[in-house]
Amino acid sequence: MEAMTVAWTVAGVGMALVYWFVWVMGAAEVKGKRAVDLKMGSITNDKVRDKYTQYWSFFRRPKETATTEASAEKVPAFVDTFYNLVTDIYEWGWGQSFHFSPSLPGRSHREATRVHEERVSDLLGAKPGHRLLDVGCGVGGPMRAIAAHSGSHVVGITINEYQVNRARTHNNKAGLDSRCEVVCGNFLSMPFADASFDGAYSIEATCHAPRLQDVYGEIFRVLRPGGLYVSYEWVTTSLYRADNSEHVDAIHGIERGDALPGLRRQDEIASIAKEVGFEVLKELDLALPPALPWWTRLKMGRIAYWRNSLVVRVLTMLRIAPKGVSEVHEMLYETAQHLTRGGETGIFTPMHMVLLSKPAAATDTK
Ligand SMILES: C=C(CC[C@@H](C)[C@H]1CC[C@H]2C3=CC[C@H]4[C@H](C)[C@@H](O)CC[C@]4(C)[C@H]3CC[C@]12C)C(C)C
Ligand SMILES: C[S@@+](CC[C@H](N)C(=O)[O-])C[C@H]1O[C@@H](n2cnc3c(N)ncnc32)[C@H](O)[C@@H]1O
Repeated sequence: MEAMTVAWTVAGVGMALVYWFVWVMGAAEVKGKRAVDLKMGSITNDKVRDKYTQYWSFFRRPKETATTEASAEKVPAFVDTFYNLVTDIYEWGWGQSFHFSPSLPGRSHREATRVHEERVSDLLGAKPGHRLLDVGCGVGGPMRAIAAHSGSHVVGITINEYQVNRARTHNNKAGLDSRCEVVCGNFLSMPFADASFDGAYSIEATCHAPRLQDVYGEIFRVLRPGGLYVSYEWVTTSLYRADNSEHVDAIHGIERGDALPGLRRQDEIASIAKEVGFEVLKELDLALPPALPWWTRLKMGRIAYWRNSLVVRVLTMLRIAPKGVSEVHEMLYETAQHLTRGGETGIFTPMHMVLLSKPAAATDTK
């Protein structure tokens, strides 16, 4: 009898612990994604580890992936693999907007994120009747914020099919599916007609392009003359020193853990924009003071990372999450350290903002 009581107590405590790990500790940053729902995009469970290994070795020397034509061509496919591996972890641990934003005193991360997104909408002068393009839309956090804030119609494009499905589900839940469309495609060769958008924006997405000219050229083509384009670019700043090994390590870590074929320099962005025909109306690093640090959100998450890593391990042991998820989670943890270092030293910014205009037809050089 006593043995039975002990056994039932142990079983009960065990069940409670599993429940606590999975449903309480593993709860989503933003309701909607739980640790038990961690999938690896469209990769089947048995292929996760292999895909991760292939991804990790492809981006071993990130800069080289952009400079040789053969590997530059493979970048979009590896970026797709990357987003299969990380999309659910991002949603679970960060929310539906896959970008940074300056911290705002006394305001939550969610509010700061929203303000950063609405700024794009305001810079574009977006309004009802406008058709906007979201270049590299992720699961659509910014798209929904901008459609709701401006009343405009937004079409998003992402290379990752799994994100398309997630974004459509979220659009539907938010009651915005009549004004938010999502298309699966490559932003280096977009399935849209010339001059078919009134405005365009990209939030922390064009950094995945091996050559910025290619994606900017495509955006220029699909914008109507007189249309505006806003981009938040990931770049190294003038504080970066190629002869400082700490700087080199941090930037290499950012590139490898974020599927980037080599970060560009801040001073390259405007000249590339001009090269494809844009006029540069504004250029500003939104991370500079008086803005508060964007990386504090990463730093404050130390305990959460430890908790998440435990949850991921337990779920893998219980075979609820596929093998390989722990490795991907570990990679993201390391990447977060590099990003924090990049922010603290000021050698890197994820929010170099450019506001560009496609000249009116008469002066159009393209
Ligand atoms: C623009 C890009 C992505 C930027 C960020 C949204 C992501 C960069 C690093 C990510 C994360 C790092 C640590 C993860 C943590 C270990 C995990 O427990 C929960 C999720 C993280 C916080 C995750 C969330 C998204 C990032 C901050 C790139 C790809 C161009
Ligand atoms: C870091 S996420 C940012 C997503 C979104 N802008 C946001 O802020 O939530 C980068 C996005 O760019 C997309 N992307 C990267 N390379 C792409 C390509 N060649 N074509 C289309 N989308 C691409 C990814 O699929 C992903 O959706």
